[in-house]
Amino acid sequence: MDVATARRRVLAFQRWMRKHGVVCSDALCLDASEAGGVYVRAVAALRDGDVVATIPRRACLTPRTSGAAAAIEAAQLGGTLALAVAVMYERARGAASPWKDYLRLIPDREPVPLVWPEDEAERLLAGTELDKTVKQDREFLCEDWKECIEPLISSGELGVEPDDLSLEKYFAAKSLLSSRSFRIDRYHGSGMVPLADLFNHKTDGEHVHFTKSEESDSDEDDDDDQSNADSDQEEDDDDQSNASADEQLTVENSTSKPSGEGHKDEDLEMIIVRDANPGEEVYNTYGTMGNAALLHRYGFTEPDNPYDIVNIDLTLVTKWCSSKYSRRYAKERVSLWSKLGYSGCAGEDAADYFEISYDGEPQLELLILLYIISLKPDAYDKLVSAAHDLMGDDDEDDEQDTVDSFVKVVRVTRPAKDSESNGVEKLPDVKKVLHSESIGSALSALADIRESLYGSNTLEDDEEQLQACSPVSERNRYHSLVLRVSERKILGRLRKHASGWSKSKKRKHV
Ligand SMILES: C[S@@+](CC[C@H](N)C(=O)[O-])C[C@H]1O[C@@H](n2cnc3c(N)ncnc32)[C@H](O)[C@@H]1O
Repeated sequence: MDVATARRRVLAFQRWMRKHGVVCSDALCLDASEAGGVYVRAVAALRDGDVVATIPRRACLTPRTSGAAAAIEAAQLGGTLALAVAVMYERARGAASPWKDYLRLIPDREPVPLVWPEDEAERLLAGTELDKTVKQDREFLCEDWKECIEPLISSGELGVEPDDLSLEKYFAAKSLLSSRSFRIDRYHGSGMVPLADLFNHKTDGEHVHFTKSEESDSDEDDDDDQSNADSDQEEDDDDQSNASADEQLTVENSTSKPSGEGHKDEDLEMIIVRDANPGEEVYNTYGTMGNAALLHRYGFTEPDNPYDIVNIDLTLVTKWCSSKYSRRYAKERVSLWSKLGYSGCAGEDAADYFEISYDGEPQLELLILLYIISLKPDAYDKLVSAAHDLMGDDDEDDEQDTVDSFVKVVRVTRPAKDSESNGVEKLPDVKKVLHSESIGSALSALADIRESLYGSNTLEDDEEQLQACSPVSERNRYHSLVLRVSERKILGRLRKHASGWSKSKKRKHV
């Protein structure tokens, strides 16, 4: 959309807001950016606590308020699948839709990898944290579409053309939901909240929060809200409102009764939480997310995002260990680690993985696994014999629990260095034991294997390409390069840490 068209549409949307009781403060200006999107700017000073927008629930596009409500209910659709049908239906109604000026203002789809050409997504995301995820999304959503939307098309109940509910349009609707929908309340579920979804995101720098009106005060029904979303693979996770503080963003509905009798229709509100000066863009936050999550759900990334991480799969560790020792060796060591109560993070497909933080710090459980892998046979045998007495809870989430249990492992496996292991009680002591030369070189090897998944381009190649890439005209390529570069830099920091451990040991020996 060019800037002039976007500005015309903003004007039409402002008339629409007045007609539907949506109030936007005079201190805010809705404008079109050169990149084609809409954003919100302050034209007067905004101060903490100012209410800058009120939006009646009835103005939100939800499965309940849409003209498709009866068909959605008859088909027993729930969660974001129901909302996707509502959005596709209202889009198909064109000028006859009560939301036409809102739907004309927002894009048909957000540029998330789900809607990129399949071969492009595969190429650009190869090796990144999104590589498998996006393929899985496509599969799950195709299944959902076949199971729930094809029958709706065949029934003809909605009175729209089959193409209006096509798989492509379903993906497009899902991209809007993942980047723009908010959790409203138990009755409405998730919905599109006009005006609230025009604020762009800034990590740790937001000015507004989406929140409930002051008159609303009973949230108790909201806890078990997933109830009718089972058919939807992504559940209600999709909401933009998952963003910052859930308690602020989950908007109350007093009852689960249908609209009308007994249902309160308090306005939703946008409240200033950080002062903004005239001329400044007014930002919301979609949450504290790394670049993979931002690109996945919102179609953009941020350079130097401190919430970035890289994961190393347990299968990758097993593969490396099998090639260095043997498959049997790897199987035994990993299963002892697991028997002692350790685990990584559980992936969507239940496979374990380990996080490497932005500054290259590996997850403690990975270091412990590498410690067990690098044990000499006699120490390993002692640990096997003592394993029964050392077994911890499977759900040792607390870092101190993990430290405490590892201290016991150290006592069994390093009795000769008893004086040293006696002093091992806190995380820094444990790290001293874990930051050994053998664990360091194992981590470097793992970083190399993880890095090889990106293909033959080096980090420097990627950085050069990123420099020359336009975030506007080559948007998909640009953001996938930011993601690759940030992941590879984390792997670089991991390697740097690991090689430091070897050096300090060597220096000691000299
Ligand atoms: C809730 S909408 C925000 C309003 C949007 N700019 C519009 O034109 O309607 C979310 C979408 O805006 C874009 N967006 C939001 N914050 C951004 C940022 N910091 N950088 C780049 N794009 C951003 C992304 O396309 C995202 O999916």
